[in-house]
Order: sequence, then structure tokens, then C-alpha cells
Amino acid sequence: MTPRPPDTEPKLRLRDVRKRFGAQMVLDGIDLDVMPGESLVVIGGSGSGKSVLLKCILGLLRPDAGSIVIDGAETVGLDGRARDRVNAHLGMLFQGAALFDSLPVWQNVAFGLIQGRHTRNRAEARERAMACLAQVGLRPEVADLVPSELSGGMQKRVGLARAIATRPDIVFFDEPTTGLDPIMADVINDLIVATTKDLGATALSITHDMASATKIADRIAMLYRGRLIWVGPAKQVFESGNAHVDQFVHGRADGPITDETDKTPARSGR
Ligand SMILES: Nc1ncnc2c1ncn2[C@@H]1O[C@H](COP(=O)(O)OP(=O)(O)OP(=O)(O)O)[C@@H](O)[C@H]1O
Repeated sequence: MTPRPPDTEPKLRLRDVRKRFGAQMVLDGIDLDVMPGESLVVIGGSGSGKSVLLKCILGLLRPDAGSIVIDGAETVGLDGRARDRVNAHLGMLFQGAALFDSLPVWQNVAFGLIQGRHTRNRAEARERAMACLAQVGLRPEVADLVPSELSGGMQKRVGLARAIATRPDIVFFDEPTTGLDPIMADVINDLIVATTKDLGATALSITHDMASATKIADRIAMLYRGRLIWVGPAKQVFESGNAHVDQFVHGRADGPITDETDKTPARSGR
């Protein structure tokens, strides 16, 4: 049998993506490719547009112009069922975990399985949820608690279990370590690496926590004033040769980044 050629098509391809709010240009022509199985992290200061970029990719915001191709198919302009079909292949860990407080943990994890019609069988959904909870290091007893009974770190684990429950092709991580102490942040970073590897998934994360970025990224891209000013291997981010990147990743007050809102790299557990 002839070996299958390696995947050379990006899992996610952005071309000239633009978004403005009134007079404020937030995304000013973003080009980005994320290859299958790759983990790419977008870094940038507060207000640099990381969340807007993520929302555009997820279809929660419509770009003013440009193209966002997921698995070879254009997604800009899709809505209703067509968008749901795309999103059924995506997993998302929201900032603050965004769990439903009225539902027990296992139902939070199973939510996407039932909603995305991966299964209609409640017992099967619970079984899958329990397996995902074990994967993120939570004991079975946690399954029947409600999120408010859990610590912040445990809630993040539940959010991660939910993100991977549907075995998505692409997982998105929105500031995954925000609000966690440095040790718990490191545990979550390790789990992110382990679970995405286990799925063979592609990962796109946004963060301003450099410890997290360097731990989970194969490549890092820096967003500044609406543009990706540097994209390169994670290992090179501290020797990028770009003065803006250098200032940001070392968290220096002095340098070419002059806008207060642009220079806020955070350590874990900011
Ligand atoms: N729906 C909206 N309407 C108007 N302006 C918006 C909207 N969403 C975002 N913005 C603006 O776009 C800019 C980028 O915001 P965004 O939330 O993407 O930043 P960020 O890089 O994710 O910041 P942080 O790290 O603080 O979360 C900000 O100036 C914000 O006020």
C-alpha cells in the first residue's frame, strides 16, 4: 500500500481578515495558517484584538472582509445549520470555563455531545463525560457536583473535559490560565498539551501569559495594532529580533510599545 502523503493543507487558513468597530480598526488584514496537529498561540496585549480574532474564527463575529477557511471550506458568512455543522468539529475552552451552574459537572461535559447530536443516548453521554473527567484528572465523585462547588482549577479541568468531549479536530483555548495560581496554570498547560496530543487535534490559543504560550505552542504569533507582526517557532520568541515582540515577551515598560493597553504581558495567575 502506498503511504499516505503528509497533510499539507492548513486546518485553518485566514486571509486578509479585517474587523473594525466604528472608527477603531481592530483587525487590519490578518493572514495565518495553522497546520494539522499544530498548536499555535496568539499573544498580544490587552485590547490588541485576540478575542475579536477568535470570535471571528468561531463565527460569533462576522469579519468586515477576508476569508476564514476551516478544513478547506470557507466559513465567513455561514450561519444557522451550516455554521453548526462546522462548529460540531470544534472544541472550545472559554476564559473562566463558562460552565452552566445549574447543571451537574457531567452534564456540563456532555452538553456538546447531546447538543451537537454526537449521541442522543444519555447513558452513553454520561459514560463519555466520565472518561473525559478522568482524562483531566478529576475523580468520578466530581461528576455529580455543580460547578460552584469546585475550585477555579477544577472548573478549568471541567471546561477542558467539555472542550475535548466531542473529540474535536480543532480546539480553541481562550486565556486558559487566567485566574489560576502559577502551579495550577502549569498543570492546566500540561493537560492542554496531553489532551490535544491524544486527540491528534490542531490547537489555537490566545493568551498574554508567556509561561503558558511557550509551554503549549509549537508556533507563536504576536498581534499588535491589528496585525500579526511576528510569527515563528515558540522556541525563538525570546530571540525574535523584533523590538515590539521583545518588549512584550520580557514585560518591559520601556520600548516601542507606547500605548498603555498594549503592554500587559501577564505571568500565570495574574
Ligand atoms: N463588540 C464590540 N464592540 C465594540 N468594540 C469592541 C467589541 N469587541 C471588542 N471591541 C474592541 O476591540 C478591541 C479589541 O478587543 P479584544 O477583546 O479582542 O482584545 P483582547 O486582545 O482579547 O484583550 P484582553 O487580553 O484584555 O482580553 C478593544 O478595544 C475592544 O474594546
